[in-house]
Amino acid sequence: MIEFREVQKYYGDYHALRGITATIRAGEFFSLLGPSGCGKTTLLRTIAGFEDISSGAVLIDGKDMSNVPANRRPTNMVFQSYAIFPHLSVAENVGFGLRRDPRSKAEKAKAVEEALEMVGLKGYGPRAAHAMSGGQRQRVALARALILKPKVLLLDEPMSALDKKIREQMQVELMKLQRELGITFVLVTHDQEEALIMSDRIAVMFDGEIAQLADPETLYRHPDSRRVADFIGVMNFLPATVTGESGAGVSLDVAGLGRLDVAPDQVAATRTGGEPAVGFRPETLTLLYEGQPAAAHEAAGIIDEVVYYGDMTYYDVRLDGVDKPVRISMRNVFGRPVLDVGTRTRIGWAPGALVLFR
Ligand SMILES: Nc1ncnc2c1ncn2[C@@H]1O[C@H](COP(=O)(O)OP(=O)(O)OP(=O)(O)O)[C@@H](O)[C@H]1O
Repeated sequence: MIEFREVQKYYGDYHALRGITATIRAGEFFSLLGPSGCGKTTLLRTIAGFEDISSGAVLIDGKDMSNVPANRRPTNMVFQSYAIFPHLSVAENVGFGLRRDPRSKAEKAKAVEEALEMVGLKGYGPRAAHAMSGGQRQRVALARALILKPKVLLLDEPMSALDKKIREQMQVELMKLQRELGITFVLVTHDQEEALIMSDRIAVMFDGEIAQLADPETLYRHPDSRRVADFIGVMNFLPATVTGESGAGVSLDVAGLGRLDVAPDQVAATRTGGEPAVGFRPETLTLLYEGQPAAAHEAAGIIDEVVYYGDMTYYDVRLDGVDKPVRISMRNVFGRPVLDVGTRTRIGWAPGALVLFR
């Protein structure tokens, strides 16, 4: 649906996009995720035609967009700040893009009502836009974009100004809507959780480049680099020494865990040349309670910090022989006590959950 070919963008001397090559499939929910300033908004704007590129090409539906102005592209954008007109009614806002549409007044009114229904605002048409809440305004903006039936909907941090509850609600609704409509959605966000929840695929960007493009589970479980691993969720790292290597995998001596082997698909794709380390997510380790049977692989340590979340508890555990604690997440179970700081504990771990970075 959308193809970036070696897209470069300079703002004066500043190299904002450094050769982006990627494809966004028709009908997918695609996210551009990265820290502030990594170029994700710039890349989104090149799809819309709001930003000229310095070299390379952006294609939509196989057609080069270089000479196609923004208003001729099959795209529509929903912005971060709810760019709606406060002095107009909700219906007037939603129907704004139909001003030059040759359809009759009644037909346009019907289209407005349908768009409002799509975003859960059926019957809100006559209300004053300024009297709507933040979440409702964002829905009005969404309806205004959808009424034009774009092939691609571009969303620039549309939920960042909403409070947590409403944001989570909107995330689910947006996902449902995208599935129902089958339109390609491209979302810009710096919120990794939001990207993981909503996307079919995610491009993680740093410094004007795509560091990894994959589905959420692959990004989470098999990050290509330490930087991606660090950006998405929590990843523990333990220093490792490579003691042997063959086609069957890499043998390691890992601080706190001892000797172990990892399979080739557990080795991160990007070599950074730094000190080797194994990474693992907090939920891949288990605290073993007193009396629990031995796990296939165990380590021991002391609980350094306890963070209680109600449904879960995070434990920071100092493994024997390792200075920096590792974070372990445990789902709280009725009847099982939360352990205290200072408790000596055993930990079970699975070699298959480790990723080697080097
Ligand atoms: N019009 C411009 N002129 C000069 N530099 C710009 C311009 N627009 C963006 N930049 C710079 O390009 C880089 C990428 O900006 P961009 O807005 O794409 O980042 P972003 O990843 O979307 O960040 P944020 O989440 O903060 O919006 C930034 O360093 C920014 O300062």
